[in-house]
Amino acid sequence: MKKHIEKLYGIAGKKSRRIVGLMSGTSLDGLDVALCNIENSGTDTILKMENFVTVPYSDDFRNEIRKIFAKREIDFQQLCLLNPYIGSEHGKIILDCLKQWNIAPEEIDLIASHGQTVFHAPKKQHGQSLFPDSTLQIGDGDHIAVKTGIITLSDFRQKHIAAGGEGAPLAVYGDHFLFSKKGENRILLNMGGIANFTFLPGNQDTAAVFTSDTGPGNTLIDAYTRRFFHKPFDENGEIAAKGKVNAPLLEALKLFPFFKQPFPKTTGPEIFNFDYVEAAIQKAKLTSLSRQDIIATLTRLSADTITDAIKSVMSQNDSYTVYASGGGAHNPLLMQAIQEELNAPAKLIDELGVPGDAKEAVLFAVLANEAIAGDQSHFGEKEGVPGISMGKISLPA
Ligand SMILES: Nc1ncnc2c1ncn2[C@@H]1O[C@H](COP(=O)(O)OP(=O)(O)OP(=O)(O)O)[C@@H](O)[C@H]1O
Ligand SMILES: CC(=O)N[C@H]1[C@@H]2OC[C@@H](O2)[C@@H](O)[C@@H]1O[C@H](C)C(=O)O
Repeated sequence: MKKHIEKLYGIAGKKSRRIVGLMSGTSLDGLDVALCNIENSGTDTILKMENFVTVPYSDDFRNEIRKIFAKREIDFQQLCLLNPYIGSEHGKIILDCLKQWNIAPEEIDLIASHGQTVFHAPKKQHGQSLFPDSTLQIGDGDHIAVKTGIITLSDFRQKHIAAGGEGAPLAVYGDHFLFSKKGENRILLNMGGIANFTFLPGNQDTAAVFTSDTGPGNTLIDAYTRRFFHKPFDENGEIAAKGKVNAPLLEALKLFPFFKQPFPKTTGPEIFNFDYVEAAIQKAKLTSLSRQDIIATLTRLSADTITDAIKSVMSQNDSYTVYASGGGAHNPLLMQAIQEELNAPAKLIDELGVPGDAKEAVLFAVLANEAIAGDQSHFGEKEGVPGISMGKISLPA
């Protein structure tokens, strides 16, 4: 509709935009909502985060998603129902947040909605030559736009695949725009359900910017803690601290082909789930291992595979600083193991002005800002970072 296109054009030309970034990740803990004020674009981006909250999902909501989440066989109707349902629930959550913050929806320029990933199948994982890399996020943007009356960008990952990526990690773009620093090699490490990192070279050569998933962050620890300790996660690594790392189990867990594939690569809970751990336990004939030892070993698996990934792309002589974000940054055992193994300072991204729990939601706001007000960016020919805009536009009427 012409009036919305004109409005969008006006938003593109503004000095700064108020964008609500939304992220609901693989941990299914809740919806991260970050209200951002973003000036300029690309490497000139100036971000002010005005507000942030994680709105926890109810058990019922989470259970509805779990019925299909990362499963190869599902009730197709459930998938169909969830697509508008998640969109409209996310829309409601935004309206509630704005109300609490005393902000009228008319004061917001854009919503940037990641949606809920329900299945991720990169070609290296599905192995079927006929089909491309593939990923599916639901919670349709039209429902958010109509419910809130705010122009909404969503479904960011398909363009990445169309342009030769695996649909993830997308954090790399915002990481580069917001956190590149001349003179300091930076590793931005996000430990959510799945862990990933961005390398930002201190010489600011965009062709050297690099990103990849590394494997499990918290997803396996969560799955085991849920099943055997009836808690959503191992708070502050307290269960793991009571156990001992079991070397044969650690070895069996590392045998999975994903860890042998070259970087960059991506993955998800389709692979890294409870059954994966059970299979390794059976294989290593360790069925009497204590549950604390298992969680200690899973924590070490995350730390080891993260540090192996970082070491494999950094030259031995390079010095760098790690800036951690995501829920795993709250786990002292993970943080300590990473710092010791890398022999590099491991700080929190909060030191760079963005709270670690808010970072991914902020980065989707930055991606929306780029799509509407940015210029083409270039990251060289390296796999995984095509120079494209992302996000589909939903108009409110
Ligand atoms: N205090 C804490 N101690 C240990 N772990 C924690 C703590 N707080 C959060 N976590 C972990 O962080 C997880 C949530 O992290 P986060 O919200 O970054 O993941 P996500 O965004 O859903 O995942 P992804 O980035 O893979 O999409 C929790 O499930 C839990 O495992
Ligand atoms: C398909 C998908 O949703 N992947 C997520 C997931 O969670 C972490 C890791 O795996 C990362 O690749 C990605 O999310 C972040 C936000 C990204 O794209 O950078």
